[in-house]
Amino acid sequence: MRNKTLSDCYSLFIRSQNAIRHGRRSYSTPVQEPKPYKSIPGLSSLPILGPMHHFLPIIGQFGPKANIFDLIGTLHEKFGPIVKMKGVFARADAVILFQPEDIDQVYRVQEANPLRPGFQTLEYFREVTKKGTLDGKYGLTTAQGEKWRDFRTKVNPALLKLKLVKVYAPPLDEIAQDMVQRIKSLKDDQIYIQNHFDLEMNKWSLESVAFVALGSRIGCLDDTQPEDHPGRQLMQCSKDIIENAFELEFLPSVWKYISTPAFKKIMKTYETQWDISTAYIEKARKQINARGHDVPDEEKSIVERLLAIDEQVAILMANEMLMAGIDTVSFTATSVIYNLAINPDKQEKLREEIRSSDPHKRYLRACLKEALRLWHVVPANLRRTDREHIVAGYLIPKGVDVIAPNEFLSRMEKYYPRANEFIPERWLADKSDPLYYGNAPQMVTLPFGFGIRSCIGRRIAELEIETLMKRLFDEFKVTWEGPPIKVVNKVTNAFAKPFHFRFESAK
Ligand code: HEM
Repeated sequence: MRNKTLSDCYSLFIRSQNAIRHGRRSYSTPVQEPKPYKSIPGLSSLPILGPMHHFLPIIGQFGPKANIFDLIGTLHEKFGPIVKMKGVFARADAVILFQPEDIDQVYRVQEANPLRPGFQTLEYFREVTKKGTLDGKYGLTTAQGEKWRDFRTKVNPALLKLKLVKVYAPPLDEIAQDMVQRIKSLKDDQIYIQNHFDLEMNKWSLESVAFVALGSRIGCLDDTQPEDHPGRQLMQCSKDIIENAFELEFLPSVWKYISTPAFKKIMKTYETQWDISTAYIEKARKQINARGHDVPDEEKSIVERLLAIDEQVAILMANEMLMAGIDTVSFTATSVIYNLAINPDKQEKLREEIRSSDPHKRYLRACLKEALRLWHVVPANLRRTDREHIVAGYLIPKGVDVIAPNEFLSRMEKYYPRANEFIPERWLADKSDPLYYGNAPQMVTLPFGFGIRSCIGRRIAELEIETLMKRLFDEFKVTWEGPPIKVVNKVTNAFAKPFHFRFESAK
């Protein structure tokens, strides 16, 4: 006998409930079956192209969309609370859910085994190119199921169970001060700032996350380093990964069959990043061994804790942090600066708090939360179904990417009054205030993802950003002198040039 599917069980359940309600034991009552998967509204699909033709200029019904936010909004308007997109080039189908309770239903049930496909090229690099060197370990972003759970269980204590502030506040503050000095020396060259502010922010975020991941300063904020210095090479790696990953991971690509130039480039980049991480981790190991292990536990760094598991885990985790902790942090920090630049009253309020003796910088934390609500770095979260689900009356089979369009939902007036305004106060308001953030369901705003597979670097990111903001707004009055900033989608959200920031002394 074939195994019962979820829809069979659901039908039986409905029948039995109806029978009980009507005092009968028979299963003959007509039941409301879930609607079939194929009837979920959405875009029609062509062989190979999938639904892409809808976004072609002139002939497509939607035309090219500037960013994912606009695309999601258009789909919601046309199709309603559940929308299907056929997969392109053997990629999985996607279903977008617009009701927080529907997202909750899928994401919570999947929690035992949260599947989130990562970069397929990185998976290839780790599983094929590095086969034999990794001893069955696959990292966090690329692994699924047992392999993911095993790795995450190993590294969670090293990253999450330490007094981050005690170990990292002083070095991150030193990096923030260097960054402020750098802005001081560059700020009068308006053309440079307009065209390179994103690059400068990336240098700061790489320098910060590298200190955590590799255990050393790597000199990204120092222009005197030669071209082949590891800091500059890692900077280049991060840029090359973003540029090539979009083409290889999100657009139809034939790299699985033919080794394309973009594929060769990304493999070389992963190799360079791997070699540099290995060299730094080796250096850290020698330094720790020379110092000896007899130090209080709360003084041990993340690298030391990871090395205590084993060296491969430390290298893999360093790679993960270098992949996931640069653009995400620089984008969010830029968002905080921009939102405060266009809201001078809120910037003044923050400056007062920064300069006050109150150690709890609650307004600063609220500014960060509000910036993250307005622009999620990752505009949507994703889980691939590992079983059938019945959602919004439809059957969703196994192997479908269920998308939670969190950035779009976080800008809906029904969840956040004055949703498009930057109002940090909503994160401090009490329950009686209509602005109170808690009026929005939990699944609406998820900038760091959900549950046991959520961002492992969250606290590191928050500490890095808050440390920079304290130094920056103490030093400068920041204004924005130009049209509103624009968000474009690369692998994650990114800001488009030019950057019309002006930095004046606030002292
Ligand atoms: C503001 C900055 C950041 C944002 C908004 C962010 C956001 C996210 C999101 C949305 C996810 C997916 C979570 C899910 O599927 O539920 C994620 C995963 C991840 N993030 Fe971050 N992230 C940030 C910074 C960082 C940093 C600094 C690091 C490293 C130090 C990092 C490392 C990771 C890793 C390794 C994962 C994969 C976790 C897993 O699959 O178990 N992130 N992040």
